[in-house]
Amino acid sequence: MANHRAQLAPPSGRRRSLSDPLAAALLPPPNESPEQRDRRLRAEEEAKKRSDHIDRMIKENEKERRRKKIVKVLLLGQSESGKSTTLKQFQLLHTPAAFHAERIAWRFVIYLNLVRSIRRILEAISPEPETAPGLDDYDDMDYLEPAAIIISSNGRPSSAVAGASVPGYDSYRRQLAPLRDLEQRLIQQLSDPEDNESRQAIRLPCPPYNGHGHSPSLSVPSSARLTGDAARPLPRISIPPGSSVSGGTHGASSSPVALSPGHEIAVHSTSNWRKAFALGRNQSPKSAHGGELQGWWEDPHDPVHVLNRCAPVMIDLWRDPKVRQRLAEKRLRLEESSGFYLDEIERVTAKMYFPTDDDVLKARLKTNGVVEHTFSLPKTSEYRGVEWKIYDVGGARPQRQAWAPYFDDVNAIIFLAPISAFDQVLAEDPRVNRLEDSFELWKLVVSNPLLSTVNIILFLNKCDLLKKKLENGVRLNQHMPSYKDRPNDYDSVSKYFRLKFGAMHHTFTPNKSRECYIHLTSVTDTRKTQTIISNGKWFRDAP
Ligand SMILES: Nc1nc2c(ncn2[C@@H]2O[C@H](COP(=O)(O)OP(=O)(O)OP(=O)(O)O)[C@@H](O)[C@H]2O)c(=O)[nH]1
Ligand SMILES: [Mg+2]
Repeated sequence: MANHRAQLAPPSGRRRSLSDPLAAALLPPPNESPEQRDRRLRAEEEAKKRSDHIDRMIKENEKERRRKKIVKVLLLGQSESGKSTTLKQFQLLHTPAAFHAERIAWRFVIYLNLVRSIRRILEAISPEPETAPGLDDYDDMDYLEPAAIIISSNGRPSSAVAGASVPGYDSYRRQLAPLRDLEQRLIQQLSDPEDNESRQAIRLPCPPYNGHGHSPSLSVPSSARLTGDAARPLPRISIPPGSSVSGGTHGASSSPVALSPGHEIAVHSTSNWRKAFALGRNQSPKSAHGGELQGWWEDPHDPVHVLNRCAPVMIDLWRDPKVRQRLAEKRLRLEESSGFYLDEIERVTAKMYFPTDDDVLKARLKTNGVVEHTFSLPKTSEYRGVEWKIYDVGGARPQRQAWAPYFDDVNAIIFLAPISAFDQVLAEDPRVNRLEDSFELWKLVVSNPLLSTVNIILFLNKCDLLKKKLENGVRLNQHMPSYKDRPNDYDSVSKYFRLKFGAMHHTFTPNKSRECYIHLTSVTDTRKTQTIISNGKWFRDAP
């Protein structure tokens, strides 16, 4: 650029070759007067000044571009390992205003989580045989709430244990019947929010997955490897379809939940979904005019009214010792999935309920595809100027084929292994133990040659649940015989997992000098997680 401009404004008097047509065109006119010559020289000087200024700006921009690093972080791990929750922690830490502005958008997701937990309890206490499926029925059951499937000591999913009806079942079922319709409405609203793009909500068939008991390989398809972003699938968020309700057992409905199992409801990108609900689907006249907080509680059709009316019965159901006993017999631990809100029914179903940060962190919405989140660190940060791109992927098996296209263009991977899940099986394949699946995935990631120079950070997650589980007497060696007769306390077990995952990295990494940063985490714990995120050495060292 600089050379080209200098040619356009040459110092006068320099000899030029007349064979060069450009030089010939720039020659002063043959009978130029002294005034014309002065004007021409002044114009040439001005042009050179402008040209030099542009050159300086180009150089500055180039310097700035080089200074401004883009760090790409990929969140990996099986479904329900805590990837989206970790992304939420990044958002809360670095873009708190945006996170807070979006909190209201999570209201319907939280309602749906609560309603589904109630439905799972009703199914568990029901005497009907279809609520106690056998192992063979699991082939097509990716719609089950995943963490609900616990392996009992006889090796069968515990929810397969049948039982007689719990006293009061009929009354609970009758009084909570409005929640069935509400569940359908919530799913319909979440999959069809009132904004243009989300109107395109579509029903996606699950991509084929043909393996039982084996993880698919994480190789990059050749088409994807070549083309970078263009080969990446569109980001989507999916709402796991309902089980018996969505299977259509409660009559025909135009709702998208009336899908056969194995199909997912998807809406375009998180931002559209959040935007649609942040605006409020049911605004009261007051909010529409005054720009005040939406007064959804004034809208008689808002879901909060059904929930509010059913709240006392929901509380009774959850507190009923007979119900708790049945859940224990079936080893259904709702607190390990979306059951968190069961302890908060009164607050969550209040008419003016506004989700807290914690509620949003614990809200469960399955990710389908890959969601990208970009943020720059604040000017005061020592990492100012660094732009972070975090990719949150769907972790269920049919989703994993979407990971590989991101491998050749990433700086760091945060891999989440939920170590509390040693007695659980995958929702998408109940023949596979969740911990085994995490080991398998970890091995595939750390051994992948495309990732050999990528920083690897391992979050051994759900330590809070692990602690509780061990304290409740669940023994690791019953599910993982290699643990032998080591002590079954939290310190020993967590240390064992740390060593085991660390040793696997050491054995399988193609880059023996790579350091692997391992953290024991509970990513729903904001204080601890944010300390790890901001102090992590891996964060400073990101290439
Ligand atoms: N108690 C507890 N719950 C957690 C922890 N990490 C995640 N969860 C909860 O587990 C559920 C699943 O977490 P997500 O972050 O949605 O899981 P994910 O890995 O994104 O799952 P997919 O999107 O299906 O791949 C959510 O309800 C979280 O609140 C944890 O450390 N402790
Ligand atoms: Mg997710």
